[in-house]
Amino acid sequence: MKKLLIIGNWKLNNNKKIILDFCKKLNSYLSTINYDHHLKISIAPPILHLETFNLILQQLHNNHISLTAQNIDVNILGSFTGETSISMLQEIENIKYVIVGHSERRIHHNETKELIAKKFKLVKSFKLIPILCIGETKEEKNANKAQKICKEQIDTIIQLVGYQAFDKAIIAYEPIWAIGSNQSASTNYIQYMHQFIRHYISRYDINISKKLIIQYGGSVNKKNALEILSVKDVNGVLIGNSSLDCDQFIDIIKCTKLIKY
Ligand SMILES: O=C(CO)COP(=O)(O)O
Repeated sequence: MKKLLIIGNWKLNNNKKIILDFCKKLNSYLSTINYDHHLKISIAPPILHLETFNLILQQLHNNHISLTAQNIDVNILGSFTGETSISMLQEIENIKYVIVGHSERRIHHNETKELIAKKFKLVKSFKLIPILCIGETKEEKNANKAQKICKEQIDTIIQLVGYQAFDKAIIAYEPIWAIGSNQSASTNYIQYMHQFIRHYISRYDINISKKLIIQYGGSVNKKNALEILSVKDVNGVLIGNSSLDCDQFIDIIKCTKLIKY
């Protein structure tokens, strides 16, 4: 049975009232099912709401939902107005994962591969789990460069931290052209890219590559989740829009029960 990690990336959405309703509903759904430990569920709310989310989870005596941070600064402390550091995040009890290198940060905040590698290293050194987002643009895909781009994004991490960095780390393959487009990549294409990523890591260490969690992200919804999660080298999904609505998020979780191994 493969492990599955389902994460809702809320980006810049939702407020305290929605968080409360969402947590109650999700928690009560999870407490009614026979919870499968091969399945992990996490939510990445805006950083400002992580503490609220955490308090609600504690009040609900939750032990099924963890928290993910959408980003961190590359500095731990100092004069960096407006930033949040990994040491501050580490104080929040339910935090488990930190997203690094999301394409929206690469594009809108000019994050370079080198900066992302430094953030990745920082997350590992604070014993949290980095989720490295990689993926190509439409133009790069059309020019047959998708694998080259993903390889380069992985290589920058390996150069700074070593291939061992991918032990207990996660890669989220998120083709930029599929994000927010309502059109996910085809299952054949997802397998083609995920297999490439796993194979690439296996050239360094076969055991790390076998255990590596590779999530897919890009227009996952309740209609396509089952077929995407059933793809051989998919170990979970990173969901944007469809994770904002708790009912739809629960429907996606329900798909995991239907996967045939
Ligand atoms: O960017 C994503 C998750 O990180 C995917 O977003 P959508 O699910 O809205 O396409």
